[in-house]
Amino acid sequence: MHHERVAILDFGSQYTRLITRRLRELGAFGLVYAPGATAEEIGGPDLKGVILSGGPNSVMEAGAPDIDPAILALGVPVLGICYGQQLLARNLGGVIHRSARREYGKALIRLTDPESLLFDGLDPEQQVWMSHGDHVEKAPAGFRVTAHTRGVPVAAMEDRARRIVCIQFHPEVTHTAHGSRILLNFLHLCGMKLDWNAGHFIEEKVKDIRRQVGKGRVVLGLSGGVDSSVAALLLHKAIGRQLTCVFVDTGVMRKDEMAQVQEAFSPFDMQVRWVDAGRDFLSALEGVSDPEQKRKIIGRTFIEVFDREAAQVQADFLAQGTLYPDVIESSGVGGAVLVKSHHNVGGLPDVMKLKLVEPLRELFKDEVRRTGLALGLPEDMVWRHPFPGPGLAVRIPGCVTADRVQILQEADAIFIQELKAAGWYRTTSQCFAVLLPVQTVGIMGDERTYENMCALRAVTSEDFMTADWARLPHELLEKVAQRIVNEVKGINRVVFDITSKPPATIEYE
Ligand SMILES: Nc1ncnc2c1ncn2[C@@H]1O[C@H](COP(=O)(O)OP(=O)(O)OP(=O)(O)O)[C@@H](O)[C@H]1O
Ligand SMILES: O=c1[nH]c(=O)c2[nH+]cn([C@@H]3O[C@H](COP(=O)(O)O)[C@@H](O)[C@H]3O)c2[nH]1
Ligand SMILES: NC(=O)CC[C@H](N)C(=O)O
Ligand SMILES: [Mg+2]
Repeated sequence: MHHERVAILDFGSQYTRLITRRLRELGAFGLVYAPGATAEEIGGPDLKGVILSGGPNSVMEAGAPDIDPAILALGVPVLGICYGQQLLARNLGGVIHRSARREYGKALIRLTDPESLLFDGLDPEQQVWMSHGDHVEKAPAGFRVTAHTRGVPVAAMEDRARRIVCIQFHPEVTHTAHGSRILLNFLHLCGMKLDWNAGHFIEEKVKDIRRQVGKGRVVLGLSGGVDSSVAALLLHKAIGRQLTCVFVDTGVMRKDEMAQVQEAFSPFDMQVRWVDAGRDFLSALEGVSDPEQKRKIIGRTFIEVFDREAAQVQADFLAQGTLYPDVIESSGVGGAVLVKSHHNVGGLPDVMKLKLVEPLRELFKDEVRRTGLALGLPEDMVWRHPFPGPGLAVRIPGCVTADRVQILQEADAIFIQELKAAGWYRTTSQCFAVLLPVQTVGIMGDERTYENMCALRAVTSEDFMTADWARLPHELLEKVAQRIVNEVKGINRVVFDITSKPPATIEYE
């Protein structure tokens, strides 16, 4: 039994995965295909619609990616977005122009056809998000123009008879005010049931994992964070005893982290190896202060530990809880720039013996949480704030030493404890203390001190790609600062970070 599906042909847009994400939110399953996929490859009784994504090319260049014309004869509705619209317009006899001025960012469209299928239920003026240099000047025969902007005569067009609908803007980004409604209208046009949910995702992934792994053995890096915990439960469901989880104590974890994870996983019947590699990590990091170098060293040390553990259980696969935002920020997918090397993606060595299993690679954090709940992961694990693999090493700018790690662990534990006590843990997305490489003068009990400065970072974020600083109450901040200065030897000053992302990142390195 196959689930109803929308095929998305990816012409290289930065937002292709956001399309699949929006579809999942609406209850529809979308599968991404290479632009050259044929009608035969994407067809089938489960296919309900086709979406052509945006892309960096111009349809007027020789060799620009094209679609198999037989796709339009499959009889399912087709939605062209941006490059997708331009491609359909060109192929069906419309006229494309290179615009004198690129349209980039917010734009207002005016709807021109009250009978439009795609804009059903929307007001005549809509805020959308554009990103293009070419535009459709004249729609092909059979199409009605359904929207225009000041600069673009064909911001949307539809051929109702053939159920081909096209838009120049991006409905998948949140800046398009009613983007989800527009996608929903398309899904209705496709006649989809909209019953896709976390349960189906789990079924689908269990099948994929079995297919990929066969009779092989898998080691999984289990950090106790929500991503790897959800990945562990999924793999456990799929392959049971073929899975061995490896928890690596990096020596730069939060206070009592290993004990907490041990307790959380004790009810599950999983094989877990608890590896104390603190000395390996700290000695590899000795004297290193450059942020990217620290990340690379940590990535490499992780792999060394995993290789060693994998050899012990004769595994051929390494499973990780990598999510989509890790992938974009680390590797420049779809032209995105390298921000920082997440240890599990950009930090991996070029040659690896183990093959990767990453069942959550397409998902965003909130979707992973929903999947975790569906798999029976306890609530307090599901709602844990994320903790990066490089751990406290990226919260201690400059050189990392065992002493500095211990100071930070104590300060961080106080912050988290007080957040929970004040009921602020669940309303924030990620909170932690940072040990700055700055010493300042203080006065305690009439004695001069010259000690470290600690920053408190608290952010709210939906997907960790952007974040705002959390407006924590002054009383709470005061209590945390007081306790840290009084109880943690080595810190005599506490500051609160009020930068959003961008321009800052959440972590300090
Ligand atoms: N200490 C660790 N031991 C074993 N594996 C780890 C450790 N830290 C990170 N990993 C691996 O690296 C992956 C990425 O780490 P990341 O922090 O993004 O995810 P997570 O720890 O599972 O979840 P969260 O983002 O909620 O902390 C993890 O899913 C896990 O596979
Ligand atoms: O597992 C991880 N390995 C890493 O190398 C890494 N770097 C950042 N992060 C987490 O990613 C989110 C975004 O962080 P930044 O705004 O600092 O890029 C935040 O939630 C960070 O904690 C990491 N997680
Ligand atoms: N975002 C897009 O799909 C852009 C399409 C095309 N490259 C243009 O500039 O018009
Ligand atoms: Mg983590």
